[in-house]
Amino acid sequence: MSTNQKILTLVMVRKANAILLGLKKRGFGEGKWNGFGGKVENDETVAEGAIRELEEESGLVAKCLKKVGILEFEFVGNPIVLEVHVFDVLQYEGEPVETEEMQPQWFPEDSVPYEKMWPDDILWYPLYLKGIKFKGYFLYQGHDTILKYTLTQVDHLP
Ligand SMILES: CNc1ncnc2c1ncn2[C@@H]1O[C@H](COP(=O)(O)OP(=O)(O)OP(=O)(O)O)[C@@H](O)[C@H]1O
Repeated sequence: MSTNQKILTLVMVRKANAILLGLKKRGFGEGKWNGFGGKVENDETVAEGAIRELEEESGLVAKCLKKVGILEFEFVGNPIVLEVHVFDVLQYEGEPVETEEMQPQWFPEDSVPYEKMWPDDILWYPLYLKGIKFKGYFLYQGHDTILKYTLTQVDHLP
């Protein structure tokens, strides 16, 4: 792993035609709706990091996770590459609670608040919602503009 690469998780929770998003109350992506997640620590696997962040940010305890995508993000003028591992939670325990970092809310799948989310989300959520695995790369200028991107369906993920 290059020292300029940061590994992050993004955990998606669904129930009958609804998706759980959290309004990020602080830090990176503040004010945006997103799945749950954050940086993977040195002493944990990516999946362990996903489970930990989901519980810290939503109160839910994931019992079964499946990796559904990998997204790479670069920001013009910043040498750090974010590698975001996206997981679908197939089984969980608990009810969503507001935490210091996130205010969770269920959204019907046909009214995802894309205008208040990262601009890449509207591009890959349709694949995710159809159950298609994906890989993507996005070059951002600031936090609102995607200068270029690639997005492909894949059969397998590492
Ligand atoms: C650029 N386009 C993007 N589109 C969609 N999602 C994005 C994203 N860029 C980052 N993300 C996600 O945003 C969270 C940040 O987490 P972030 O707050 O930095 O992590 P963590 O909780 O470890 O931080 P602190 O402990 O507060 O430092 C984390 O889920 C990460 O996957």
